[in-house]
Amino acid sequence: MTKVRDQHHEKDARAKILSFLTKLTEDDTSVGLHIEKMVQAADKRARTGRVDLGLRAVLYLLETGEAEKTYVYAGTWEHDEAIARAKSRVLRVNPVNGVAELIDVGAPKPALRAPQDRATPGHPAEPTRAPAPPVLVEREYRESDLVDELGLTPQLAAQLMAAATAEDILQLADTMENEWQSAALLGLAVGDAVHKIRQDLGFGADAEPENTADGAERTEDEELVRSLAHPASQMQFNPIDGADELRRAIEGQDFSAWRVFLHPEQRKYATRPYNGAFRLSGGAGTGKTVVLLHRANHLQQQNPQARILLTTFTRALAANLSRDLERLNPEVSLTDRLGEAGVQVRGIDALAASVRDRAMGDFGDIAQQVLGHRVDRGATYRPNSDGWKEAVQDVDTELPPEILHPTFFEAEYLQVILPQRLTTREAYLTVRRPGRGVALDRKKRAQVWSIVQHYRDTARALGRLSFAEVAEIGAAWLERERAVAGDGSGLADHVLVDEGQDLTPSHWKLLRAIVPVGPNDLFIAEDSHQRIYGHQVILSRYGIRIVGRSRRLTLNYRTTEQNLRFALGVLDGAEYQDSESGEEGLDGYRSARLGPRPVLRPAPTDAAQYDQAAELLREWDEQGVDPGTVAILVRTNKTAQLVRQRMDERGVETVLLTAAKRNESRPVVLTMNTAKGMEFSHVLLFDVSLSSMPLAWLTDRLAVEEANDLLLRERSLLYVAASRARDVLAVSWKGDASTLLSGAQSLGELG
Ligand SMILES: Nc1ncnc2c1ncn2[C@@H]1O[C@H](COP(=O)(O)OP(=O)(O)OP(=O)(O)O)[C@@H](O)[C@H]1O
Repeated sequence: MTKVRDQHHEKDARAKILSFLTKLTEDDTSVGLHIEKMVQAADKRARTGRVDLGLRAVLYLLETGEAEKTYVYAGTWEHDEAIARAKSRVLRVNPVNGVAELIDVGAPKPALRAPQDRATPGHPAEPTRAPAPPVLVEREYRESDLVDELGLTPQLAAQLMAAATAEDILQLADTMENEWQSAALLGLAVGDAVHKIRQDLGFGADAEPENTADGAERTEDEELVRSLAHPASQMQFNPIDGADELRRAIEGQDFSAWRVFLHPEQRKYATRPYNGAFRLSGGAGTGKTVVLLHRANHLQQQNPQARILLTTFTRALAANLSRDLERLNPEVSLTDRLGEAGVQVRGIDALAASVRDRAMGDFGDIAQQVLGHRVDRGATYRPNSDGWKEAVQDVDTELPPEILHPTFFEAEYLQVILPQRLTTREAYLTVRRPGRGVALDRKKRAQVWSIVQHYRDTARALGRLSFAEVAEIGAAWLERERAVAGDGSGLADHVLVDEGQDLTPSHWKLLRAIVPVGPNDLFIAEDSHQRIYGHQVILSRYGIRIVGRSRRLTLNYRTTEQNLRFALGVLDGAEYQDSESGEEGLDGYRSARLGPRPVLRPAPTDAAQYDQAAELLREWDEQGVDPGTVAILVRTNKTAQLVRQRMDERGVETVLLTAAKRNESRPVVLTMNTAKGMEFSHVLLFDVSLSSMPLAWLTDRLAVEEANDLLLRERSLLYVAASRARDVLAVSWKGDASTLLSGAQSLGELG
């Protein structure tokens, strides 16, 4: 049985479809199924089957041997529509690119829709006022390239040549019946060259012989079965083995597509072996996490004995990864112990803590090498930012204010002092400080060290350790263990990292110490535009050499093109570096869906902004939006509490969320930081005002280099927040809008 990417059915219909398909897999002659061959159908393989009184499934039967049957399930529709589809659609192998596709041989060519008709399912059509300026198509291809190189039909090629704007092409992409066609059109819309589209979709990569093993020519049905295995076919058709897999594929609906239908590029990165560390970058919502989950699963299936570590920035995100890995494969073998066969899923700091537990008494001794003093077993953990404010205040120095700043010290410690394991003033006086903008002469260094020493002495007296210190000491201990054992096998065979852009040098050193250099050692998913915590890290400094093994995903699966453009508008004008010190671009990002433009809601006063937010939440509720998929995102914890309270006063129930965990039936209020890695159907970015973002006090009295980096992170934070919305995005502010919105504002509309 092969399943086609599903349409969206109600729960009740889904149960019936599941029961129908389950019976079909068991015995296709079962009477209740009413499998009927279509008379006068364009494709002799077309069949329909009875799902219930009103609904029929459309199927294609492929016979590849005496008893071998494959059903391709095309979908379920109301009776008449199903019959019409079964008669008019041909399942065929595209003669140019070898992809399996359903072609409507009876249909008139799809017309471009008027802008007011455009909307995502379940959402009102986009109002027409203030249209965004059209992006004219810059064509570097001929009509014949579209047909002969991509395999598009001549009619479609002609329509594409007639399209004046990228928006027109996106509209067409939205009407395609086959996923590969949509993906190709999205590529054209964002200016990809034809050869790039061919490469992305895996056209021409198939080196399999034309004939079967015994040299016989393949039958048409055999050709079809073979083409169904093409990675671009598998964006739409996927083999389903057994009832459990069928249930998971059907019941999950929207959220299950990622489990079954990967983009050819996603599939490639999930399965391809690499000769060393690999870096997968990609904008928000491009499926980096999905690739990591598939890859972890794939590596385990390749070798059930493999020790696989999947890690991310927080404990809550790790819990989500673990849940999704089990959804992907309920039989996945998870482990809680580092060094054991199976997949271990851990937040990076929890991982460091587990290394500490493993080191037991040795941990204190190794701390001596890293911090210059032993650490008691009872020491408690604290955030990396804690303790600096006091240290700066307690020690008398002549340092200028821009250096005498907790933010400067935290960065200096995390980027220079801790990863280089400096324990003496003398060592610090001469050390190289790569990546640090603020220059320090010898005198200043000596004074900086006196503050660092005070920070360490106080921490020791109070029995405190920062998370980064735990990671660094853990790394040092593992390095020593490996040197003593001399077998170089490490504690994991494969390490997969999500949210890599936020890890500190000591985190990377810990991971490097856990997994030895070798094939498929490290697979890192990251997006430097989403760096909201740490500083820019150059991985090669910590023994992680990517050397050209770096690729980027560009197709956004989460959100609409309109929301994506808005989110990218937030990044306008800022420059970003990746972890190899190359400039990270935004070229080619695209989304597979269209929707309404983001709504902008300025308000004159605080009270008016709260009133508007309450009104918007009510509006969404009246439109039937599931309240559990609605979120209000704010800059600070304090505002989150206030919003919850003010909504309450206005009779709108919300829940405060303090970690990336969600199982709510009411709208949630959370900070933009907490929203990292999450997604919601409807999002309100609340109070993106000139007075609130960037937070003014953040950069107060800070050296210009540090201030610039903090501003970049504020911009990234707003990008993270704006890219959480799947369907509808709204932004409100009081008085003047934040300057961070200046590149995005024209892409929304007042509402
Ligand atoms: N091939 C796919 N088919 C359908 N949906 C997909 C596919 N790949 C990813 N998605 C969906 O797109 C959304 C974003 O995916 P994911 O969280 O993996 O992206 P990401 O790149 O890690 O995002 P972010 O960086 O913003 O955290 C999810 O809802 C996921 O289920």
